[in-house]
Amino acid sequence: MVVSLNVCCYSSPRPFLLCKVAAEDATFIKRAAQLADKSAGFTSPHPNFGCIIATPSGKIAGEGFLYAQGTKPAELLAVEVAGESSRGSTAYLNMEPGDCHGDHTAVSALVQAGVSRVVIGIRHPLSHLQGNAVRALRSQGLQVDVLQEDLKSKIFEEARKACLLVNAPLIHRAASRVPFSLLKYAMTLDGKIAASSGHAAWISSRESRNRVFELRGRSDAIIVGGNTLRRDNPRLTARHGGGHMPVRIVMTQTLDLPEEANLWDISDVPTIVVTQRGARRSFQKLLASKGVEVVEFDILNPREVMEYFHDRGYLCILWECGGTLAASAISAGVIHKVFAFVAPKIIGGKNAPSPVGELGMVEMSQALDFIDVCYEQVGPDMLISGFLQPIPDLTPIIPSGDETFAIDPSISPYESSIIFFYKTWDPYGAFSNFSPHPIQMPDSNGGYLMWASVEHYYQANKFIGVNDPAAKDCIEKIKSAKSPEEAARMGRSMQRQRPDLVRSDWEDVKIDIMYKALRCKFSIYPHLNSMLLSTAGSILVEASPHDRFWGGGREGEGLNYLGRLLMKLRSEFLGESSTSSESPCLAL
Ligand SMILES: NC(=O)C1=CN([C@@H]2O[C@H](COP(=O)(O)OP(=O)(O)OC[C@H]3O[C@@H](n4cnc5c(N)ncnc54)[C@H](OP(=O)(O)O)[C@@H]3O)[C@@H](O)[C@H]2O)C=CC1
Ligand SMILES: Nc1c(N[C@@H]2O[C@H](COP(=O)(O)O)[C@@H](O)[C@H]2O)[nH]c(=O)[nH]c1=O
Repeated sequence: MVVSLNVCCYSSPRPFLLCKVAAEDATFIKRAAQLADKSAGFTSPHPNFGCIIATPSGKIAGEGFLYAQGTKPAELLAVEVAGESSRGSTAYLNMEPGDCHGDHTAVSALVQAGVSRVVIGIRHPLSHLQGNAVRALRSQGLQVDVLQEDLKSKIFEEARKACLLVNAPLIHRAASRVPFSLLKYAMTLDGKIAASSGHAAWISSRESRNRVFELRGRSDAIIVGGNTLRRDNPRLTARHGGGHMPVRIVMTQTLDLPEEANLWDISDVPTIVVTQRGARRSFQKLLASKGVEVVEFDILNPREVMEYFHDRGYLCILWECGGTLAASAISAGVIHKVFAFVAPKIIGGKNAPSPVGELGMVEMSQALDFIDVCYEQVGPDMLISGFLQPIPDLTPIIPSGDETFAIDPSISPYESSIIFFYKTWDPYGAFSNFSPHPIQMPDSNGGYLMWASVEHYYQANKFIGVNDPAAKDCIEKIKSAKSPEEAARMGRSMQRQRPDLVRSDWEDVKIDIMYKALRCKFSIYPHLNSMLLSTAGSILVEASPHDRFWGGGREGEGLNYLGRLLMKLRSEFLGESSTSSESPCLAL
């Protein structure tokens, strides 16, 4: 049996029509995300919102996007354009609105305009706002469909991705507690960001540099290191005529900077210098007299600096430094995305600087891989961009509507209490895979084998079916591990050291294997079964700060698959009520 947590909700006798509706929903959500992107830079630190109003015949009647923070919501703008056509229409929103109280909010605009259905790309990523607008709209009688919760099908994956991308800075910021950081550089085809002399004007073309102005316009601040300031005397302004001007930040330990510099001219945009506590106090005074703000740090490193700017409300930072500071920022884990402009030029030079300095890596296997890589030609240059860190999923611990409603149709996933479990001595610690409850599972010979815990069984299954004596040996060792911790340690380290011994379908089957083991555990121990059923109505979260797949993660960024499986089991047990079910294991 394959456990699927993703059920297509368009399962009806008229699949063709429903597919058409789904395709339309996906197209309009993508359009809403495109619209939302128009305001990037202006709305910071608020999300980018776009809204489409579509008539029942599938025609766009109105569109709107949030122009800047404090201006009319996208939804209000869209229904104003649509006018009477809003009645009975469907509204498409890239993101759940954050405001739902008052007369001029997204929610009241949609309700008053008579919209009957709302399709939402992603939930609001901030936990205190998440679910509020969905609930408010539903309580007013509107049908609300959230992608991949209420509308589940492959067709929505791309649309949801577009929604995640358009607010990636906010989502990253919410998850990592630092602003979203983008490292941008221009390099020659031989990987240099300047000549050996340090001269760098210009590597990339005019078209590419115009593109950089746009990137600056989408950012709250541009940051460079002391050396780039000394060498280039940059202005770091957005000169594309877009309106929004980012703050300039200089990071310098020595504060050994020139008395005259373009960045000290703050008539158009402020400059902030961040430095080591106590550095060149007289120079600090000089900067202050020019109106440049100086902020001292006890420890000047990219993480501390980014945490500071997070607390000042910054959403998105563009790093335009050289390789020294870039390496330091990457090592500190604060860079989320990279934009590399590659110019078809060769400058050579043994000592010519490169975009990223020392990272301490010695083998290619340590290289950082990019996610969602894009290639684009800009003038004569090639722009390669990609994420260094995946966009976190901030809503994973919430079970699907199906799961929750199966338990108690009156509760909303966003109103339910959450039961956390992790260590076996916690009140609900018996839910952990490490709890000392042996299970008896079918083996390949048609018999049954006893496993000391769910964890033993799960870890050993990584190597089952692999035709190698080392894999068989590994299974035996895990099976006789003295504790679940030891079984986990063995399974994980063997998986890392000998990936060739792991069954090729492991990623596809691991949820199913865990499900079967849990089903056995909660079938054969009546007190565990009662404990599970007693949690009906609550969300179960494995509070593992390290495990982002089975657990909820440190900040709720984990996928919580263990919690989800337990909730699925709970709803199945409740559904089965008195009728006994066939279990994949023997009663002990
Ligand atoms: N082509 C391109 O896209 C770009 C090219 N360049 C070129 O790169 C060269 C400069 O490169 P580079 O020297 O690497 O310049 P950086 O911009 O990386 O500046 C390095 C300086 O940053 C400061 N700093 C503060 N804190 C830290 C920290 N924790 N870790 C590292 N540095 C810190 C120090 O300043 P201090 O010494 O003041 O204490 C350090 O000397 C120039 O030739 C410039 O033209 C620069 C940017 C982009
Ligand atoms: N050399 C180089 C870049 N260099 C970056 O741009 C800064 C100069 O910005 P400004 O003074 O505002 O024009 C400089 O200090 C460095 O950060 N950028 C690019 O897109 N392409 C290039 O070839």
